[in-house]
Amino acid sequence: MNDYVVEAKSVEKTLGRGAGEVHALRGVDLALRRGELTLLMGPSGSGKTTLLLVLGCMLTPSSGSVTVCGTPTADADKEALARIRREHVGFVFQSYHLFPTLTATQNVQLALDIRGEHGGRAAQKSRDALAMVGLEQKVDSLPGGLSGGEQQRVAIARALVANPSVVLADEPTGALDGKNGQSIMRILADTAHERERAVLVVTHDPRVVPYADRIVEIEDGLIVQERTDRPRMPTAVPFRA
Ligand SMILES: Nc1ncnc2c1ncn2[C@@H]1O[C@H](COP(=O)(O)OP(=O)(O)OP(=O)(O)O)[C@@H](O)[C@H]1O
Repeated sequence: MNDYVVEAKSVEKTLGRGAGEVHALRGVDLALRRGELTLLMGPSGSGKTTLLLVLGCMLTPSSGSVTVCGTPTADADKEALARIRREHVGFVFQSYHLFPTLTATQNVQLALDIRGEHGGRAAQKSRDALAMVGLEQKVDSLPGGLSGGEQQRVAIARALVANPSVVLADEPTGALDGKNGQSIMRILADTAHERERAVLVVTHDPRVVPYADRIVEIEDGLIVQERTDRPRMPTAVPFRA
C-alpha cells in the first residue's frame, strides 16, 4: 500500500484524427499523494488539461495506465469510469460551471444527487460544505448575485461535498483577481493539508506557486521538471467573506 491516490504510468494520449492528430501526452508518469498540493504548469498546448482529464478518468489514455485509489482503470467501461469519478474525484474548472437558476446550496447538492443522496440531509451537507469555504451567509444566493471568487468557492464546495480523495482543478484562479485568487488557493491548500486530499492544480499563474508542495512542469506532452522547493506560503489571506 502506498500513499498514492492517483498514479499514472507511461501515459500517452492521442487526440484528433488523420491530419489533425495530436500526441497530447507522450509517456507521462505522475503520482498524486494524499496531503499534497501539486501544481501542473507548462506552456499553452503542452497537455495540461489533457493530463488532468486523464487523471480524473474523463479521458481514457491511448496507452499506459491510470490507477485511482488502488483501482486500475484500464479495463473499466464507461459506467465503471463514471463510478470511479463519483466515488473518488472532485473537479473544479476556471469557468465555475454553476447552474444560474439554482441557489448555491442547490448547485452543491447536485453533486450529492448524482450519488443518490437526496433530501434534508443532503441539503445540510451542502450548506456545511459552503460554510467550509466561508459562504455560510450566501447559501441561498443565485450565482448571478455572487462575485467570481464566491462562485468559484461554490464550485469548490461542490467538488468537496462528497468527500473525494482527489481534487483536480483546471485554472481555478484564471478568471479571478489577485485577492480572490489567493483565497481560492488558500482553500485548495487547506483541502490538501488539513483534509488530507490529493490536490492537483493546473495553472499559468506564477502567483499561486507559493501554495504548492510540488511543481510539475510539462512541455509538449512530457514532464520535463519536478520541483519541491518553494517560497513561503503567504499568511493571513482572509478565508471568510
Ligand atoms: N479534441 C482535440 N482534438 C485534437 N487536438 C486536441 C484536442 N484537444 C486538445 N488538443 C490538442 O492537444 C494538445 C494539448 O492540449 P491541452 O488542452 O491539454 O493543452 P494545455 O496545456 O491545457 O493548453 P492551455 O494552457 O492552452 O489550456 C494541444 O496541441 C491541443 O491543440
